[in-house]
Amino acid sequence: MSESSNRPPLSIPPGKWSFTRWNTIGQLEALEVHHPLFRATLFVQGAHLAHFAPREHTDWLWLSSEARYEPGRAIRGGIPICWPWFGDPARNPPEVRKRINTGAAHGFARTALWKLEDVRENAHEVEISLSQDANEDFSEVWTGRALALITFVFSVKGCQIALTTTNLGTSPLAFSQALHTYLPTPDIERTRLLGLGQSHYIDTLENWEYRTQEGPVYFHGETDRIYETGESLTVVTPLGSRKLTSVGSDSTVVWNPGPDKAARLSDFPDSGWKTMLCVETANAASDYRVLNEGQSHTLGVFIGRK
Ligand SMILES: O=P(O)(O)OC[C@H]1O[C@H](O)[C@H](O)[C@@H](O)[C@@H]1O
Repeated sequence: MSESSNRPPLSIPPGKWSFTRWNTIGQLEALEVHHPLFRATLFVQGAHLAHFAPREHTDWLWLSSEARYEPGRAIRGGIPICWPWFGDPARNPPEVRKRINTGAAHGFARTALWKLEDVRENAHEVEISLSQDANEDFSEVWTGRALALITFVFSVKGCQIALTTTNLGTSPLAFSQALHTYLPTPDIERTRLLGLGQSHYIDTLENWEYRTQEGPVYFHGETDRIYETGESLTVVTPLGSRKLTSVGSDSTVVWNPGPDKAARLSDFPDSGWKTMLCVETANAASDYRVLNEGQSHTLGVFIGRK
């Protein structure tokens, strides 16, 4: 692995910004956006969005009260970027798996330091871009050459994320990925997810068998599924609804650890499963992507009001 400095890049002087400023949270550097219309906190490590809230709203993202902010450690909550593979390497298609030299889940991008590319601000929006150059520095865990560019656009309407992968190598690049969004709910038992009716899914808790979804998804205990659709989804909780609209995705991961897995999970309170769910905009399972030399693919999500 490359020597990673945890200091903010100096290429863009903070004095240029009106709404965005650096903050150190735990041992990590973060950009905090204090716009009159919304707030956001984005860590340079992992290009990890930890908070987003339009004015007068509580946070639209769930963040663990036990999250730790340390170099090389994934932050529990917000939106981890799973790249350039999603989930257990052993469960990825052979083409994706053959580049992975570790048993670690969800790729290296969520714990790697990203490079700040740009911050743009106006009266309505703040746009922040970061990049990850996946080169031989990562050869201990992954073989390939690729560039990931992620752009966040925050506004009072919501939060838009676009993650573009470009194959900088000479051979075809197969990869899987997810924008692993943790959403809050006051009560998981009174929460439902709409938009997946009639779609097929892999139930990873039932021996990875295929099932068909009938109606909304309800959460009664541990849930861990890969749906074969990238349709717009609505999360309905007792406190309100959010709409997730994706681009470049034909798969969605739906996850809640339930009580037993919650007790085993790192940086996760035992009762945390009652107040969160993950709806992950993905290219997972058979929806993995292959890019020829120089080709790009964009995976994106807009999290907005219903
Ligand atoms: O603990 P992590 O590596 O962050 O993974 C957290 C979860 O991510 C995804 O949603 C997977 O489908 C789950 O099986 C996994 O438990």
